[in-house]
Amino acid sequence: MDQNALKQMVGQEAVKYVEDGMIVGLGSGSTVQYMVDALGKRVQEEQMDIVCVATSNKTEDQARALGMTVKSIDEVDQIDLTIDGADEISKDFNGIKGGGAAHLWEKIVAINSRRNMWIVDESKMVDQLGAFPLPLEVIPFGSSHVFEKLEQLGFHPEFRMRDGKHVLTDSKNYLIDLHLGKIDHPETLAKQLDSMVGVVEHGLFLGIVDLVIVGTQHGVKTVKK
Ligand SMILES: O=C[C@H](O)[C@H](O)[C@H](O)COP(=O)(O)O
Repeated sequence: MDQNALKQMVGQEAVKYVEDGMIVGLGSGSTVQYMVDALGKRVQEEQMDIVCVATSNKTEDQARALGMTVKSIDEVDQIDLTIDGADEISKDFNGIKGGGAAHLWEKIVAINSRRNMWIVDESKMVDQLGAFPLPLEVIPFGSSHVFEKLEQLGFHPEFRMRDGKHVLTDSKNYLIDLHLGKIDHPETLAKQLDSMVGVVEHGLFLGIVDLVIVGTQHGVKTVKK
């Protein structure tokens, strides 16, 4: 099975956890795209009554196109279950997200969810976080100074660019990826980044996920916290 087949497999597995009447958080990214397709199919076939909260404009557009009801996070009290992808997950259930520039909205939705599930193919499961560049969403104003500070700290920052222009998040901010190689102390790093003025949010998701569904060559593996 190739990576896309694994992503599709976990996407289809994840929607089995969605129950009628739920408020469901929809993550972002290529794995989630398969999940949203599968959820749209279930909602239609089973006439399910669910409300979705999306973590990116792209996911929202997809869900609406499939006929699902989408509300903004500010229109709901709490989300029952959020299903999202991840870029890396370590054995202690910490993760890196934001490879698709959506980690700010994803984190806001995640912390307002009763349960969080991540769906990944097995290549995302790692012993230690950090091989995947850690995304930061930064305010454009003063971002070159934030960049310099990150360089001085030895974090090997790189602005995320496409065709010579800054990649913009859905909140119209810039992205800086930190090429750390490995992250020995995620909690310490998270606190340090949280305290930097101009950094809106980093892609470290610590202690957030409850359940991980991993697509392997031998089928789906479910790992509970
Ligand atoms: O910003 C994007 C999100 O955090 C994604 O969930 C993450 O990058 C994983 O995406 P994919 O399923 O495309 O690998």
